[in-house]
Amino acid sequence: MISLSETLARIHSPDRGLLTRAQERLDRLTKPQGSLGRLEELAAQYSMITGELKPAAPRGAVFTFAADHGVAMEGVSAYPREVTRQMVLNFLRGGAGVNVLARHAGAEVRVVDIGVAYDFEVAPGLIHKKIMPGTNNFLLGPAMSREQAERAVLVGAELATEAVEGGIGLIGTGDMGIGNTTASSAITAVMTGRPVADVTGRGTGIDEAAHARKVAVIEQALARHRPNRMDAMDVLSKVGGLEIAGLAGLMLGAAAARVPVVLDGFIAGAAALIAVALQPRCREYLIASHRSVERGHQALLDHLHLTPLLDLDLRLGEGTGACLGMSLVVAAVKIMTEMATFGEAGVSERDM
Ligand SMILES: O=C(O)c1ccc[n+]([C@@H]2O[C@H](COP(=O)([O-])O)[C@@H](O)[C@H]2O)c1
Ligand SMILES: Cc1cc2nc[nH]c2cc1C
Repeated sequence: MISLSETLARIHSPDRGLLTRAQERLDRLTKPQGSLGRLEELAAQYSMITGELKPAAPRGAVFTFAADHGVAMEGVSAYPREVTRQMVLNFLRGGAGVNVLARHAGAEVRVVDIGVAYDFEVAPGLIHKKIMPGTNNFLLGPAMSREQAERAVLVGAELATEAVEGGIGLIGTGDMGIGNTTASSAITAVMTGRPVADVTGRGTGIDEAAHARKVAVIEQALARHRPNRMDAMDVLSKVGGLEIAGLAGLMLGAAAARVPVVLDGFIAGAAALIAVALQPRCREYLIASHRSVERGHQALLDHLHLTPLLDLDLRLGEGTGACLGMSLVVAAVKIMTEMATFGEAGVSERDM
């Protein structure tokens, strides 16, 4: 098992010269220059990350990390905590939104129990990596210990490494955890320095009174624990979540293996804030699939200097937006490798 510091050290800045070389190839294809817009940008980013100018279309996997949250006891979600485990079973049966969109995108779904408050006995297909049965209520004490947070990050990093060794060339992030928008807002407030009320939304659809409670719970927790924004592991352990930790590790492991990561929505974004704080070079491996409805998502995307591909008013999570983003990445790679050049097709190039 490799350590976190080794994983961080293995992440290198991709060679930006490859962006230019990929763009030169894209400019020779039978289209007015730049006319495929962000698909061209995506294709060039894929080349830069992987180091390949004629890449094969990658096999994709979306990792849906599931965990429970002690803070859900404070009435900050519209749904009860048992939905986390019920949805895990739904993922395993193939009936959830993420399963449908993953099939549509030609990607696999890998479901990881990193901290659900339930012992899954017979659950074929489930990856058992439980660190603890849900975090502690962070209104009262830290969500988890620093050691537990680090272990959860390593779980994600190892899953990414194994996936790449098994032939996966594109990784998507997914999450399931009742209460996890509360943890994500807390992380976003600390890491971006924005007021809690500006980065806290309605999650699964809470009413105004519950929203006011959610903001107050986060404000009290931050005042009590004083997480240090210069120490991402401190923030993650005090007000984070196990799935958020696993996702941060997944991003780091993928970056270390030179594989792009397609981020889902707000929870993935909070995990990206942690991953990028741990290793800033990780940012160049991230692709934001969509802009979530969740308040605070834009602020964290701005902080990360990421522009989402889609804006579809999604707020489901699970990896649904990531699947749509992954299908766009595969489309971009196919454009770069399957389209004819002006020379091959005998089409006249521009006059001036
Ligand atoms: O991905 C998003 O942007 C997103 C926005 C709002 C809610 N969610 C999902 O809804 C759950 C968390 O909502 P809540 O209200 O329980 O904090 C969790 O399972 C997330 O996957 C996801
Ligand atoms: C049904 C349901 C499905 C979800 N998927 C992700 N978060 C969710 C929350 C609920 C409530």
